[in-house]
This record gives sequence, C-alpha cells and structure tokens, in this order.
Amino acid sequence: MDMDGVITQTTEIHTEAWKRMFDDFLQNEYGPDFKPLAIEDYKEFIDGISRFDGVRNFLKSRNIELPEGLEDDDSEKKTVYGLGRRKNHIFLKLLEKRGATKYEDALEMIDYWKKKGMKLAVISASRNCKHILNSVGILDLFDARVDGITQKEENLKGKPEPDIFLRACKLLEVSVGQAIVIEDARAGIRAGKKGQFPLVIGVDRYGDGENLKEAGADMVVGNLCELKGQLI
Ligand SMILES: O=P(O)(O)OC[C@H]1O[C@@H](O)[C@H](O)[C@@H](O)[C@@H]1O
Repeated sequence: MDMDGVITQTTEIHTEAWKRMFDDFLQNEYGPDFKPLAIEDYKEFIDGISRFDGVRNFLKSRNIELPEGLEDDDSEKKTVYGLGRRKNHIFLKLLEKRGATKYEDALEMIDYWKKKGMKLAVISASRNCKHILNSVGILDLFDARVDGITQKEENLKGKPEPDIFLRACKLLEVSVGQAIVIEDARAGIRAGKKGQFPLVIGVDRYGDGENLKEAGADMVVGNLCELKGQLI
C-alpha cells in the first residue's frame, strides 16, 4: 500500500509545497506572466515520484534546464537538488503547522486485512514516510516498509519503475503473483503494471479515477472499504 493519499492525508501538503516552490521559482525566472504549476502537472510529473525526479520531470515538461548540483546543496541554489530541498523545507513547515491525519477507511481495512492473515507493506517515494507514519502513530502497523530512504540507500529505481514494490514483496516473502498493489498516483499504478502484479487497485480520492484507469489500474475505488469481502 502506498502512503501519501492512500493511508495518510498528506497529498494536499505535498501539492501545496510543490506549488509554492515552483510558482515562486517560475515567477522569478519569467516574471508576472509565468505559467503556474497546475494540478495536472502535479499528477503527471510529480505525484508518487521521488523528490528529485519530481523536480527533474517538471522542469523537463517546461523545457527548463538546470544543473543537477550536489545532494547537499542548500535551498538557495538554483539546481535540481537546491529546488528539491526548497520544496522539502516548505513541506516540513506545513506539516508541522497542520499535522498529518489518517484516512479512517485505510485504517479500518488494514485492521480487516490483518485479521484475515494478509501481510501488509507500506511503500512510499517519500523520504518523510517514517516521520509521517510515526506522527500519526501507525509506524508499527506494517509487516514491512520500503520508502524514499530505502530507495536511496539500496539504490532502487523510483516509480514508475516497480523496484520499490518488488523489494516489498521480498521483505514480505511473497511472490509478485500473490501480491496486490494499492496506489493513488498514476506513477504508482504504472509501476504496479510494469512489475506484472496481478491486481493493481487505484484509489481515487480526488477525481483522478479515469486517469488511474488509463495508467493501467485494474479497478478503481473511492473508499477502501469497498474492497471488503472482495480480495480474500
Ligand atoms: O520529498 P519527499 O517527502 O521525499 O516525497 C517525495 C514524493 O513522495 C510522494 O509520495 C508524493 O506523492 C510526492 O508529492 C513527493 O514529492
């Protein structure tokens, strides 16, 4: 299961942080007539994708070339890493102010599936995954976690590649053929399909259902409780 937008209500905070960072950057570059980051830009180029790939994807979509810079570039640097850090500063401030909340349907279904004997892994592109799960008190709920930190440490390819999901299967000691992917981001659905998971479920919290289907989702639900009695 993906975290942001499936288990925790953190998509809004990510979206706002990305928009503030990129709109500010674009305005500085192009002046008041700049074309702001739209929700479609977020969904297609950033959602579910690791922080620095998100920067790269969006810049590429606007034909903007910036130097990569260095991983420890500070947020003032006009580099891929600098912009990524800028966004993370804004994100952490917003998170501290508003706090993360859980989706109750996700919690209900996690409990339901666990009682049925299913193994559950939380997967996320986010390097803030552990911090967020901890802040809402559900860090220990899962049998495995593969997140943005794991991705960096183990040099895994990010979504839309399936590496994160495949790593989760290894940790859970299940084969791909026995596993189900639950995702709300187009990139996550694409990763599930690429990894040949037999069932890739899209979670449509914000009216992106058609696009999730187009990305390859086998089914789309608006509320995870719709899955009660369906998978096992
Ligand atoms: O910057 P972080 O916390 O490592 O998160 C990386 C990405 O994590 C994904 O889960 C979000 O959908 C993206 O918006 C975010 O950019």
